[in-house]
Amino acid sequence: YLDSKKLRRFPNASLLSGVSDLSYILQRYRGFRSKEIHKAHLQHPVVRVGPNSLSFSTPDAIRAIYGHNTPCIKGGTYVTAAGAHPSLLDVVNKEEHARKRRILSHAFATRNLEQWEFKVTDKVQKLIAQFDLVCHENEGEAIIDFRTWSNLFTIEAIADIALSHHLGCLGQGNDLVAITTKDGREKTVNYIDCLHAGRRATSMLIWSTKWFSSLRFVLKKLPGFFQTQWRKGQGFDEMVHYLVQQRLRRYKNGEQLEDFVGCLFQDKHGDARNLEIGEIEAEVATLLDAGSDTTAISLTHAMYFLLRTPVALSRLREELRVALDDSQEVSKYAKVKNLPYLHACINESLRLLPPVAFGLNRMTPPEGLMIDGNWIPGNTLVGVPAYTAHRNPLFSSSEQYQPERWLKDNIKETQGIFIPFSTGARGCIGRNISYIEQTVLLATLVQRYDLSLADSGWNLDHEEAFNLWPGPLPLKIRRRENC
Ligand code: HEM
Repeated sequence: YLDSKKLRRFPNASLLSGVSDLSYILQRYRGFRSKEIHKAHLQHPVVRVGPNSLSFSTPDAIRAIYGHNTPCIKGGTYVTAAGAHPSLLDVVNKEEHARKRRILSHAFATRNLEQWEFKVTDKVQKLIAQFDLVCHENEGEAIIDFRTWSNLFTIEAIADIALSHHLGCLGQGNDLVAITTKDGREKTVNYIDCLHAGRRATSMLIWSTKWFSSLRFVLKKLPGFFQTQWRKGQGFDEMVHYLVQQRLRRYKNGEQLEDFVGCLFQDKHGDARNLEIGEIEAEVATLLDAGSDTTAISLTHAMYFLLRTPVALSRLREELRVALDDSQEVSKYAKVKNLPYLHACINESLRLLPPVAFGLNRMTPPEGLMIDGNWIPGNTLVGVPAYTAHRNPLFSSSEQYQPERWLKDNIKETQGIFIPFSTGARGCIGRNISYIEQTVLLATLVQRYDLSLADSGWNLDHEEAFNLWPGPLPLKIRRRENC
């Protein structure tokens, strides 16, 4: 009955939304939270998703909440998640964020990006070597799980781009990484499994921002699901610590390596930055997480939609046939970076199933803010789910996979509501790297193999933690003639 902010005027997304964050937690347990919230948005432009939390859906709301001049700051889950050393992704303070972003922006600057291409090419080569091998061992045609292989590809790529480290996962065909722990023990860590385990457990409880720390404290001590997941998750932190130590050793030995972490050690004049090791580890953890998981998801979705839409696949193949040279084993980025249909296919799957689908929460300024014609009091959590923004009526037949829509002249109208990488000052810094990985890999695979779903009626399962994780995607692959 206490509703000093008058949020009761907005309809609840579910029965409990007005009184408890439990509703958000229950939606997380059911698997695909953003889809449930979207159902509520089909009736209402603004819905209440928690006692102090509103979900918006319109282009005006995107501008007000995430735009370059927004007075909103990251709130809710970010504040709860940020430890002693928040990373670029979860830091809340605007000045602190600007300082961190300046440090990394040189490495991510568009003009420097193509210097990472050779690292991507190397990983594509390793992936196709494995695909060729399984085809060869299976009389020409093999079944592979593309979800797993695309993730092995992205973890290898980001470990090299960020730290000049060769994980060897593509060669092994699994995500095992050998490390030495702080106390000198040799062990192996499952990169993807450990990352997902930690994120899975945290994403189930973090919506209860008030109770999260106490719940975590208790559940870590009790044998059961949460304890197991968080223990596994620790493996990821141990791996990050080990990889940073390895990279630091090479830096101290005077090796000149071109990678992202180099920017954290010294500035462009070669002067040491002397950042605390905790801050370096936090940035590396974010790069190894955000820089691998999302791109693997996007690749899986792009492949899934292409194989379910044979007309799109043939049109893409024709575009590649004209643009590419058959003698190149791995497509050159210069040849694929401006291919309109290839980009349209990627963007269309990012639209339908954005890897980060939920409303990224922001806190309104203490004095309050006008959002989409509604006065919202200060310190209220607000967000726009990409899943809903991407189903705006400006996208006609929005549930259909239609890459052609991205080739039309009126595409500018929809630019403001296409937010897979978010937007504004807190938008994704790795977007262009991700496009390099995605365009080069997809072009190479479509050019080199005949690809089809192993089961033509296959439906991808999803689990939405922070990212929207797809389940397995079994594909039939066969080398194409002359490739
Ligand atoms: C398809 C691929 C990707 C998608 C869909 C994606 C999506 C996003 C989104 C939605 C955000 C905003 C997060 C928030 O506000 O909480 C973000 C931020 C970020 N992303 Fe990505 N991302 C992708 C690839 C990458 C890659 C490849 C990297 C690193 C190499 C990366 C690094 C980051 C970082 C460091 C931030 C925080 C930026 C800041 O706050 O200044 N991302 N990304």
